[in-house]
Amino acid sequence: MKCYRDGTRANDGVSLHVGAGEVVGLLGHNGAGKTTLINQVAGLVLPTSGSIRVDGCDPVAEPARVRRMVSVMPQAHAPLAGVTPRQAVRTMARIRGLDKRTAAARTGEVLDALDLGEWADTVGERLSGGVRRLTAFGMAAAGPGRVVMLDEPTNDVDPVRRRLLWEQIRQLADRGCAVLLVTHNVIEAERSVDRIVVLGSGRVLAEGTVAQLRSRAVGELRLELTAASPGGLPDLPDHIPAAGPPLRSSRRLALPLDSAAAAPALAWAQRLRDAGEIDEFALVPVGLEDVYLHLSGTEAGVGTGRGGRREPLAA
Ligand SMILES: Nc1ncnc2c1ncn2[C@@H]1O[C@H](COP(=O)(O)OP(=O)(O)OP(=O)(O)O)[C@@H](O)[C@H]1O
Repeated sequence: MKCYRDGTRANDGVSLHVGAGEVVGLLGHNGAGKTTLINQVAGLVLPTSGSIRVDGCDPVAEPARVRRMVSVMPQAHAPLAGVTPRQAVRTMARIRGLDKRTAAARTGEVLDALDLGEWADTVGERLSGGVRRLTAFGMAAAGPGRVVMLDEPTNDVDPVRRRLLWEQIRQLADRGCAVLLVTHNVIEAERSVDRIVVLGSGRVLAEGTVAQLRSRAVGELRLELTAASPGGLPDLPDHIPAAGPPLRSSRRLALPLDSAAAAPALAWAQRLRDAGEIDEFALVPVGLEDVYLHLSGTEAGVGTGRGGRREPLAA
């Protein structure tokens, strides 16, 4: 548990384990306590109560030892003024104990893997946010500790390099690191992590493999409709049973359905499109994002629309 001096309880009763070779994704709304948790594991924030072990070591009792075992990519941009990505990554690799030649080789490898060659020798002031973010990842990954913690590593990164980045994250685990990463990108996490922990207001709301969490989804399918004009979405007809509460915004409607309702739902959507009431529709399998929104909505309370994303239909 962590209670800051001003009384803010950032997390409480959180219990989680990350094993060697595993990538665990930490999801949760803004202020859920994710960064605090990472900083506690790294020994940067003292827990108010409870215990943490990094390969058997206590970050409170042995902070220096734990810091040697842990690599952290912080949420804030790395300070790169006057420093190039190559220099920054190589310096971190040296600090982590790699000899000069190995550090240089590993730096080149990481920068190439992230397709950063073009900017490898450009000073920090001239780098884009995404390149800085990737450089920070390189700094954590060049000579990784046994535990690697990444706080929102994919922010600002373009889709092509995000894919490269996820490959590198996977490789860290394949080399035996325990990887704990914070992300708001639920869809990418679904594809790339082994286990997910969902935090809400400092507590674990759900934990498990992607498949385990997905099995908690409401319905098997989701029918998505986009209205031709704002506010122009009709209600679901009575003969189509919804599997749970729909999500609605002014132009979009997402309806959870069981597979038995797929055929009538598609026929209804087709009729709406033929009549010009909707622009488009899609029937998609439910995913982790649906589970996440459901959990967040449950935790936030119906109608609070945490993050401005969830507005249960008042029908
Ligand atoms: N140094 C601090 N002093 C007091 N409160 C803090 C401090 N740092 C964080 N908090 C509070 O603790 C709670 C958890 O913050 P934290 O940064 O851990 O959340 P987070 O899940 O990482 O959020 P985000 O997704 O927005 O980065 C929030 O209410 C935050 O305002």
